[in-house]
Amino acid sequence: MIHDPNKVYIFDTTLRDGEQVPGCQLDTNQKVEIAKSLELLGVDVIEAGFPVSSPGDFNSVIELSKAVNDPIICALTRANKNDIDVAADALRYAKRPRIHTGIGSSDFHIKHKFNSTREDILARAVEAVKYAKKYVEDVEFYAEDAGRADIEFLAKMVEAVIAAGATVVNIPDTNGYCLPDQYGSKILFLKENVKNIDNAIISVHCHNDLGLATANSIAGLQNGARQVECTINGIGERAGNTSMEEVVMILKTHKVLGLNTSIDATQFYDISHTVRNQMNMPVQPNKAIVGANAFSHSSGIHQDGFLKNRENYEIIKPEDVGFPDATIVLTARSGRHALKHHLERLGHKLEKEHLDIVYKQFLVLADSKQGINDTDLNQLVALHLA
Ligand SMILES: CC(=O)SCCNC(=O)CCNC(=O)[C@H](O)C(C)(C)COP(=O)(O)OP(=O)(O)OC[C@H]1O[C@@H](n2cnc3c(N)ncnc32)[C@H](O)[C@@H]1OP(=O)(O)O
Ligand SMILES: CC(C)C(=O)C(=O)O
Repeated sequence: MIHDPNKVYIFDTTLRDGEQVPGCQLDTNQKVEIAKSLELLGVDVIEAGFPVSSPGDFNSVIELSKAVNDPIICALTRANKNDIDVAADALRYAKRPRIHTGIGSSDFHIKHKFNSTREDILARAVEAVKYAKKYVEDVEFYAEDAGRADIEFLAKMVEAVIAAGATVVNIPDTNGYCLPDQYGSKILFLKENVKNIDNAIISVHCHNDLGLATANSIAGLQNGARQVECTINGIGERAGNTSMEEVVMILKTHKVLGLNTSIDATQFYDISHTVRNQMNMPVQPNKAIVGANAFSHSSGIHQDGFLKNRENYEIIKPEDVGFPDATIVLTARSGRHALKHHLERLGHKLEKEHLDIVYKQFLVLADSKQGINDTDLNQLVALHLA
């Protein structure tokens, strides 16, 4: 395998981990529509579902496989033969199929989920990879709960599954437990201590239980991972997954990291809205990159600075992520510069002394309601001139 060492593969799991969110379930047509948008966006891998889980999910993986050409289509399984048989069947039309199999790697999961031993789990992991290899060349292995796993055992497991043929090794922080330096160190340890590690791509799959999913994913990439598993809008089990738009824009903004993706970021705004509409899953206004307020300036000092030079308060251009434009929202925290800007936009050019008077009246009004609109502004000017 020859890889550009600086390329980060984007593995989208909106249709698998994202779709696990209560209320976000999609039918096959909706999944195909989102998958086509993901293909246009430029993702490298689409995790299409967990085929053994239901007839609907099985069918969706079949239809996605037919509808999508470029990205790898990936299906999730547990480490057992039946799940793998069913996944391989669902992937039969995929141009580039991948089976994603795995098992718990932390002592907690080994004891309390599987009532088993490290030796047995290791054997099941290797067996699952070898079995999946009978169907497809591209097999990804996930070491569930790797964030809490003993690092020596994790390294042993990773080495064994690569020897068994895994092309990608996924090191999930399933419970969103790690701090960024802990997670980064884990990836570095594997990079430095697993002797066959260069035969596979290391993947990061982080959950957001402590709000660290994106930070942990970036730490993983800084320490040698080259695939990031993420979702549009950061949706996913419990507090969600790493948000694709955040990771991509961090890599674009911090060129010093020297990492690139094949994503067309100008499509983020549209695809974010497609996903929120199809899944009935609102996005909080302060969500980075795609939230309604991500490019909205609402306090006087910021608004003044922004009007003097956008870059005082804008590290990403809205058009770079397809956002319609930045906005200056008038509130009781706005100053004269912002008010003047909006009055001039409406055709009211006021001398300083008039502006000062209108500003005082504006503040009284703004203290009494949550937002000032164009009608309010026109009335303020009309009252002043009357
Ligand atoms: C880390 C992740 O796997 S994230 C993906 C999570 N997604 C999902 O769970 C959605 C799809 N899941 C489902 O539809 C169902 O849970 C199914 C079809 C997979 C299984 O359903 P059921 O057979 O009724 O089992 P149930 O879900 O209640 O329990 C899970 C079983 O799988 C076992 N299991 C869990 N993970 C794994 C694994 N990676 N490898 C092997 N076995 C596993 C559990 O130990 C348990 O087995 P047990 O019955 O011997 O105790
Ligand atoms: C299936 C795996 C990758 C997962 O979703 C997790 O560990 O969170």
